[in-house]
Amino acid sequence: MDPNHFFSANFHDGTVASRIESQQKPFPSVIVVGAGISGIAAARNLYDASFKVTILESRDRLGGRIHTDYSFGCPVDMGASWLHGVCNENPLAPLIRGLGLTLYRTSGDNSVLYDHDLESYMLFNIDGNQVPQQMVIEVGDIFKKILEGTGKVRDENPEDISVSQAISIVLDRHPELRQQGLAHEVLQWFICRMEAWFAADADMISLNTWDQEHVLSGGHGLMVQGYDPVIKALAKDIDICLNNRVTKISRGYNKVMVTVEDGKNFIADAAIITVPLGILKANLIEFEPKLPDWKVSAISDLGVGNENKIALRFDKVFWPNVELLGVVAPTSYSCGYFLNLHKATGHPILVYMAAGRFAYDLEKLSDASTVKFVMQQLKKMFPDASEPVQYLVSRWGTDPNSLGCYSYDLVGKPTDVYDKLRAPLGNLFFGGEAVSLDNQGSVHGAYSAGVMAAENCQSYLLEKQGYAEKLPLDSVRHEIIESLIPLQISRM
Ligand SMILES: Cc1cc2nc3c(=O)[nH]c(=O)nc-3n(C[C@H](O)[C@H](O)[C@H](O)COP(=O)(O)OP(=O)(O)OC[C@H]3O[C@@H](n4cnc5c(N)ncnc54)[C@H](O)[C@@H]3O)c2cc1C
Repeated sequence: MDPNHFFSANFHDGTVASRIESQQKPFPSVIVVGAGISGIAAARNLYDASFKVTILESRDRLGGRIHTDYSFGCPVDMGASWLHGVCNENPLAPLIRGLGLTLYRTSGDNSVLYDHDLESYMLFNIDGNQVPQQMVIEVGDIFKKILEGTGKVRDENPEDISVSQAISIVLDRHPELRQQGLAHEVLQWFICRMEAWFAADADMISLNTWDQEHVLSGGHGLMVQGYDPVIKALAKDIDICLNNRVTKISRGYNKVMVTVEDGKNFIADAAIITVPLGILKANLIEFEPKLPDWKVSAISDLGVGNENKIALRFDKVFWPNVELLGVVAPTSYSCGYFLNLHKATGHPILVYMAAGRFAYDLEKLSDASTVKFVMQQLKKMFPDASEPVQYLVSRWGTDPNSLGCYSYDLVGKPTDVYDKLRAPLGNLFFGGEAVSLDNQGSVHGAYSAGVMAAENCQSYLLEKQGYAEKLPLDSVRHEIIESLIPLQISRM
């Protein structure tokens, strides 16, 4: 089945679209700012409902924080690479199934360490000695106990504190949980993995909310062919203007005017803004009238983390056939790990991942120096490691189109921050991962946020034109695809 068939199908069959047509009213027009998955999902939804929709995108490519690079001769995701929640409830499942894309599952349900359950891994210390698996299992159990202890700390304290403060309190209360020597380094590695999930250091992560996310079932699956096919399928036939950096959004009662860098103006009945939270925080877009104080507070009350990937392609595989290779160290900042793409995709590629302050520090180095540093880590594990034949280095933290990798809850975050962030302002609607209802910081969360913004925008505009109903296109489409095609999952 060609899922594009569904996307290109317009519904001129007695529904709202045909009624607008029959009354010879113009179809409402919408400008979407940002061609990441959220903006494209919003535009898709509006396009399928016969709205006039244009996406303005600052980069010269689609996808935003989804960036599948093909320069190695195979797909390598330098932004998002996992589908979090390999299950039918995942809003992206119908599309992934329809496109026949394969998922390589790296964890089952209930993975404490999120995107990887450590079924297939090897850890080494900085002298290159492998950490005994038994020690990793034992320290993993201790880490779970420490996290359970932080739950008690949370129950006792009305004030939110950071996860690292809570860990210190637990270790003071239970000195038997403190680790020494190599075991301490392994504990730091577990903390490093937790920090990677939030893309922020433990002293920045909110104790109140770190485990409150509604994680979908089915574990986490790597997109073996990359995320790019999803973006391409969703973007089919949509009017997208690349290299158009929006600098100003002016709202009137009936129209929105969006100004881009070269001074050109685009006018529509409504706009949906899906730029990353980092861009809003940096005030890179001027709003006329100014955003209300409550919206500005919501923007500043959430955090934006950083994660970078350094992908290395080798001429041959010299490392063991495990999914994850980790380096333990005395602090979580100095720990590191490589994802072995060879296991999932068959290509001789390792991807080093760095998060939080460390990810920002790496961005200060040149690409060559970054790769030199990463190779030093690798050579600690494998002294005979060959030099990479190609490499890629991401810089999400300083990229002026992202200014960070994804949002997370700061310590003391107000409870209504997400409601305020996503609340529309008249004919201006807000999408993007940070406004997702349940799954901020994820691709499926960003997708749903885009669809939600589009649905709200549709309702608003149709109501203004005197139509109460709108088309339930997405659910219809998904039901049809869901019943026909299973998800393709592997763990080699
Ligand atoms: C390194 C990394 C790893 C990740 N790993 C995962 C993962 O494994 N699984 C997962 O689910 N999620 C992951 N994520 C998060 C996921 O990528 C994001 O949540 C999601 O892609 C965000 O989509 P979006 O559409 O909200 O934002 P974006 O994709 O950032 O789209 C916003 C668009 O707005 C554009 N823009 C910015 N400023 C302007 C402007 N002034 N004018 C016009 N356009 C502008 C940007 O160029 C961009 O294209 C990862 C992210 C990163 C960076």
